[in-house]
Amino acid sequence: MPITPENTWEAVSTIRAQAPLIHNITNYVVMNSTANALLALGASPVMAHAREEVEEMVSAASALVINIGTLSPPWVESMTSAARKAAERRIPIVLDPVGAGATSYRTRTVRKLLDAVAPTIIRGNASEILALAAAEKGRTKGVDATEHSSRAVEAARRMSERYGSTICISGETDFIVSRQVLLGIKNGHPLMARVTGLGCTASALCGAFAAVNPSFALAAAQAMAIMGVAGEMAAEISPGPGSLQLHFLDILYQLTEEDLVRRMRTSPGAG
Ligand SMILES: Nc1ncnc2c1ncn2[C@@H]1O[C@H](COP(=O)(O)OP(=O)(O)O)[C@@H](O)[C@H]1O
Ligand SMILES: Cc1ncsc1CCOP(=O)(O)O
Ligand SMILES: [Mg+2]
Repeated sequence: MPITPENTWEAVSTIRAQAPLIHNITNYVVMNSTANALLALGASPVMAHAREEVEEMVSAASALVINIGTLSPPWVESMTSAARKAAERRIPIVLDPVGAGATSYRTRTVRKLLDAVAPTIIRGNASEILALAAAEKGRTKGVDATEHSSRAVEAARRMSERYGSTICISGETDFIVSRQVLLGIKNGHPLMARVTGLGCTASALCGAFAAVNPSFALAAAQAMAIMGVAGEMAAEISPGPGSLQLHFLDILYQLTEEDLVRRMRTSPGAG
């Protein structure tokens, strides 16, 4: 089904009505901001990473979001257990490979996670996706992209073939890549890249949309469209990154179908 403002709004309304529980195993930097974004959207976040509880927590959730931003071996163990349990229970899994390509530990860990359990959606920036697909040696600068998102589309296509996942490459244009779908989303604003954690927020929102929409490529596209529309509306009234962060949450909370109809810019293909 192609993405439209109407089906995107329907998904937002379902999230607001059902408040799906989204289990996040995420990094210290963004725990607060991603929990707030999920709440503003209408979902119900929980952050839980202890090995002792992740299987129980994910079993109660409607989606699992795994984010390796501040990884260490005990966390990776928890991520693997939670992902295995989610797969067994057919709960959608979103993976954010933060900083893949910046260090060999990050790249290696994500590859191991991918081999243990294929995620439903992988959302990263172009450098992270290129590093994972082994198309190029890592050019990730810490957690930031050094490549345009369009450069990672072929790599994403290969990853999607290999793991059966939907791949979302964020950037100036967001690309949604699966075996059947290639879609570009041209919303958003450059100021978004100056706020830490908005990529992680995008991954968390992918979890919320996947929780209510079993068409996962469409769910990822809807999540990225909402990110872009809320981000550009926030940027229009923000003199800098600090107020963008605040306005982003308020606009996500106040978003209307009208906003989507007026602003969503999506196009099939890589153009
Ligand atoms: N130059 C840009 N123009 C428009 N939107 C952008 C731009 N850069 C990033 N974004 C948006 O910011 C959010 C985070 O993306 P990105 O910065 O690529 O993630 P990450 O923080 O993981 O590197 C996404 O919603 C993306 O669409
Ligand atoms: C700065 C930083 N360092 C480790 S995790 C993290 C947050 C990255 O968040 P995002 O990729 O969404 O900007
Ligand atoms: Mg990121």
